[in-house]
Amino acid sequence: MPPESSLNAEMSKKISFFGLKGLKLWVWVCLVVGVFIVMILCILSLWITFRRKSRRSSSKFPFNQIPHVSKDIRVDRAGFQNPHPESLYIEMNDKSTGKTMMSHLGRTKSSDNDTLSQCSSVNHHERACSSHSGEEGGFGSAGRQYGGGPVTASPLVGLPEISHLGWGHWFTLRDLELATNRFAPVNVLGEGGYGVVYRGKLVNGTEVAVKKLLNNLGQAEKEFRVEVEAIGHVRHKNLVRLLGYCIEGVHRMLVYEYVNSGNLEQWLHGAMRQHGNLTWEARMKIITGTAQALAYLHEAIEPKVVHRDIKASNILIDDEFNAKLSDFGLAKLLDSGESHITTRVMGTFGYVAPEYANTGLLNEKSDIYSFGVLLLEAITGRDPVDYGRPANEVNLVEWLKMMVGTRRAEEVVDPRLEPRPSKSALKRALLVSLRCVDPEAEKRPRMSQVARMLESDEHPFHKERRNKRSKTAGMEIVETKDESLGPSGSETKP
Ligand SMILES: Nc1ncnc2c1ncn2[C@@H]1O[C@H](COP(=O)(O)OP(=O)(O)OP(=O)(O)O)[C@@H](O)[C@H]1O
Repeated sequence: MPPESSLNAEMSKKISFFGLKGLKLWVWVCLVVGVFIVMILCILSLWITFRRKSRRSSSKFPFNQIPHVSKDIRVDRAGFQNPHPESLYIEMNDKSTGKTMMSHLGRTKSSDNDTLSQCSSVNHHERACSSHSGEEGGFGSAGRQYGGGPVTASPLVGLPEISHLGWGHWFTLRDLELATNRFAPVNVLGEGGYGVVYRGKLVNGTEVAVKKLLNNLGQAEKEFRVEVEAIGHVRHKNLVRLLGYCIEGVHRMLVYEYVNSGNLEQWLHGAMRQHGNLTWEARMKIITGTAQALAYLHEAIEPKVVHRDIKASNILIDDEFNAKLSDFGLAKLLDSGESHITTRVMGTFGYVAPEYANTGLLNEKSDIYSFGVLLLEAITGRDPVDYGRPANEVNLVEWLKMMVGTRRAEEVVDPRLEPRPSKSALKRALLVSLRCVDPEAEKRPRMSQVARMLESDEHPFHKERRNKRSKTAGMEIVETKDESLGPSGSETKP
């Protein structure tokens, strides 16, 4: 018999298997091959699904798991060169004219009716934001009163890549090179301790400020994390908004909303003075906005955020003289009631609270001290420390105490201020600032109290019960029992 016909005969034999009787051998072979193929396909599809899932979850790392990429961050100075100087962003450098600026100077637009947008903290990593008009639990009036401004259209609309941190926007280096014209020197807004800040425009037309962090022994990485943790998830009309970030190779960048009218330091002592003097109303609007931002950071979110570097150059100003607190690179996140002892005191000379400078004890009271110095700076137009002045005037706080103590309070007002503030407005501002710079940290008021005192049109203490009077160094101190002023509630009468 030829081999083919013997094979055919074999294949046609009927075989019983697994209780199935009478199936020919070739049918069995087909069945086995079919089952085998189906199994392979199932395994393959399971593997593909698993890979997709694990890729998705690994890209959603929380903040504390931002990948540790090399700490050796070198700044690509070559990227700073602009190969096409003729193609600079003309519209970006088109600063508001002096005339436009001046027209805003006296404005005191009230923000009282703003819809409040409150970001309540869920935990360290998730701060949920919601828009509301009144009620919310947890932090009482501070949260409501000092909540954020109206929710506006997202500046990120029309951009391709969403954040891998579950917040903000993950920009590529290319996006930011395009936005800043390859980090052109003409777009440099300024240089701080941790990096260079560039002005830029995203593809969707949103103006941004891009902070390119420098490599200073891992500090860039640290600053990057701290800023992202401190303000990545929070929203307040007086906090500069962090829109996103770029982590690419050795590059670390932070992308903020662009704030278009410089900072308080430039208005009081620097380049913005050419646009005119800030009026008293503009100064108080900026200061009150800063107080509201701090009240929010200290009292409305959990963990609270201690900024640690409150100073005039970190108060950005928009064209309506709204303050936008910025630069959270030194910020510290603390649980409520928690203080922190640090061995390295950070901050800026002249603004640092004495107990923090002397012992390293850090809590929100150190921000309140720095805020007091800032307020004195706005009232007097003087630097916190100015070696160009006579010895007894070098330190602003000491000089001011001396002036108030010798009943010369009205002489401390910035001589460039025209018109001068009313007596009661000056008195209120001086009183608030002196309470904030109280050498005893626990006597300083809370930021929500400070904001309320600055906001009130009437003298804040008229309605208070006065029960004790004493005279100190030419100033009449009236101690009060007003709970809202805290245990140290006291009025200073210049
Ligand atoms: N979002 C922004 N919009 C507009 N300008 C900004 C923005 N962020 C920062 N700037 C400007 O960039 C410059 C550098 O800011 P940065 O916060 O890095 O440093 P600094 O506050 O000047 O110094 P330091 O490192 O001592 O805090 C400042 O002039 C600041 O006004």
